[in-house]
Amino acid sequence: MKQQNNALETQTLNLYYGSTQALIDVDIQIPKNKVTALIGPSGCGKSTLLRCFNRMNDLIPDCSLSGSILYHGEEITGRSTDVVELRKRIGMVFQQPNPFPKSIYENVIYGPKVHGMKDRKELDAIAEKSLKGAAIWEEVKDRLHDAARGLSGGQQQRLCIARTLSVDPDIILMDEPCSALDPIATAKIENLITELKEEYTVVIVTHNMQQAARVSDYTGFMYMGRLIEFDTTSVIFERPKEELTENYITGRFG
Ligand SMILES: Nc1ncnc2c1ncn2[C@@H]1O[C@H](COP(=O)(O)OP(=O)(O)OP(=O)(O)O)[C@@H](O)[C@H]1O
Repeated sequence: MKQQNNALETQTLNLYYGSTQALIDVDIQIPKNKVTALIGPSGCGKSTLLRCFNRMNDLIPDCSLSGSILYHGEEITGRSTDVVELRKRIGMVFQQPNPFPKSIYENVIYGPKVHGMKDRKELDAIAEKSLKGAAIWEEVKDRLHDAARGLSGGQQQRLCIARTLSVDPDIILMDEPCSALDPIATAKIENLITELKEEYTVVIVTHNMQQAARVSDYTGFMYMGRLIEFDTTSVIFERPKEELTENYITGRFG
């Protein structure tokens, strides 16, 4: 079997909200165990593309698409795709930390419990592993049964990352994960993203170009629904090939 180095790939992906086209002929390849950033001005389609990868756009009425989306080489746009399983493998972290109104512990083991795990020892082990993986274990290990919403915003976001890790994903999609956080909490999440790529593939949408430059290995620049340029982050930021990319990263628009 051909070695598959891309975790995700789209081919001629076109997406419509009703009659409005939000993605136009997007061909992108997201390498495994790397951090890929999607950048571009507001409304260019970054979040829409991110949501395609775990079929979150299915939840939006009137949304339709054509073209291919491949997950480790397998088509995932068809009816036969098990979307629940897909979302387990491809987790998502949102702009606003959104812990459930439950304890820290209950938040982390929520996914495994929903998927049928009952054994307390196993759940405890998953909670510890996931919280460690999200670099928040030391801060919460003595108060696992306190309310999650009592944590700071940055801690809540790391808890949400732990909740994503608890169902054993291999890809983590992040939609502006730091935009609601202060600089210290942001730095912790950025460090965490760098650690996560050892085990996971990360795709991050960000408005913050410095953040894209700091955390990502590859960057895609989008503009008006198109992927204008995709390359290593150093090429995109230091010697982009497209004038539009250069204009954007030098702050001439956006
Ligand atoms: N649920 C929706 N229904 C209809 N149109 C939508 C929906 N979500 C996004 N759009 C439209 O699709 C286009 C792309 O939006 P999207 O949110 O993907 O862009 P973005 O680059 O992530 O923007 P931002 O940086 O502002 O979050 C925009 O024109 C937007 O108005």
